Amino acid sequence: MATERPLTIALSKGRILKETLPLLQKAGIEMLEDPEKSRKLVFDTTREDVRIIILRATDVPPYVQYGAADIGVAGKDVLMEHGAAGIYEPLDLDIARCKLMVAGPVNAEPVTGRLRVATKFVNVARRYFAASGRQADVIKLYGAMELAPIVGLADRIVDVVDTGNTLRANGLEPTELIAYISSRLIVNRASMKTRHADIQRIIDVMDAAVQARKAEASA
Ligand SMILES: Nc1ncnc2c1ncn2[C@@H]1O[C@H](COP(=O)(O)OP(=O)(O)OP(=O)(O)O)[C@@H](O)[C@H]1O
Ligand SMILES: O=P(O)(O)OC[C@H]1O[C@H](OP(=O)(O)OP(=O)(O)O)[C@H](O)[C@@H]1O
Repeated sequence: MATERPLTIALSKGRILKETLPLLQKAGIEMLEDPEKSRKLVFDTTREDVRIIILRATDVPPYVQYGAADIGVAGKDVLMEHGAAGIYEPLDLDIARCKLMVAGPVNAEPVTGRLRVATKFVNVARRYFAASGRQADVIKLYGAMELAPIVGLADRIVDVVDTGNTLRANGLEPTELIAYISSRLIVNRASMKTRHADIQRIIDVMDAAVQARKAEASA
C-alpha cells in the first residue's frame, strides 16, 4: 500500500498559531520546533502522520481549497474575503476575536457622492456597500489602512477592530459593524471524505477543548 502523505495543517504565525497550538495539543499534535524562532515553513509534529505548514494568514484558504493542506485555521474576515469554494468550515474555534468595521475620521462629515474606501478586504467592502445601495470606489491596500484617511487617500477604511486603540491612535472611529469575527477550522472538501476518520477525530477533540474553555470562561 502506498504511504499516505502526512495530514497537513496550515497555520499562520502570531495570534492564530499561539491560540491554536493548545487546541491541537489535545489531539496529541505538538510542534517539534518553535516556528516563531525558525525560518522553516514545514514542521514535523509529535504525530508522525501530521505536519504543520506556516503561511501568511491570507494564504491559508487557497492552500486548503486546492488540497495542498488538508486542514487550516483562518479568520472569518479572511474567509469572507476569499470565498468558500472547496472549503468546509466545521468549527468556530472562538479565538482571535475581533470585529470587521467601517471606520473614518472622528466626527467626519457625511460624504456626498461616491465614497472612497481603502481596505485589504476589497470583496467584502464592495459587497457591503453595494448591499446598502451606496456607491463606493474601493482601493486595495495590503496593510496600515488607518493611514489612508489621514493623508486623503480615502474617506473610510474597512478593517478589523479589537480594542479600537489603533483607530484612536490615528484620529479615527468605527462607524459601522460589518461582522463579528473569530477564527475557524477549515477543511478541504475532498480530504474530509478521503481522510474522514482522522480529520473527524481532530475536529471532535478540538471542539471539546473549545467548549470546555467557553464553559470555564462563563463559570
Ligand atoms: N487586533 C486583533 N485582535 C484580535 N484578532 C485579530 C486582530 N487582528 C486580526 N485579528 C484576527 O486574526 C487573524 C490573523 O491576524 P494576524 O494579525 O495574525 O494576520 P494578518 O495581519 O491578518 O496577516 P499578515 O500578518 O499576513 O498581514 C485575522 O484574520 C483576524 O481574524
Ligand atoms: O483595535 P485594535 O486592538 O487596535 O486592533 C486592530 C488592529 O489589529 C490588527 O493589526 P495587527 O495584527 O497588525 O496588529 P496587532 O498585532 O497589534 O493587533 C488590525 O489590522 C488593526 O490594525
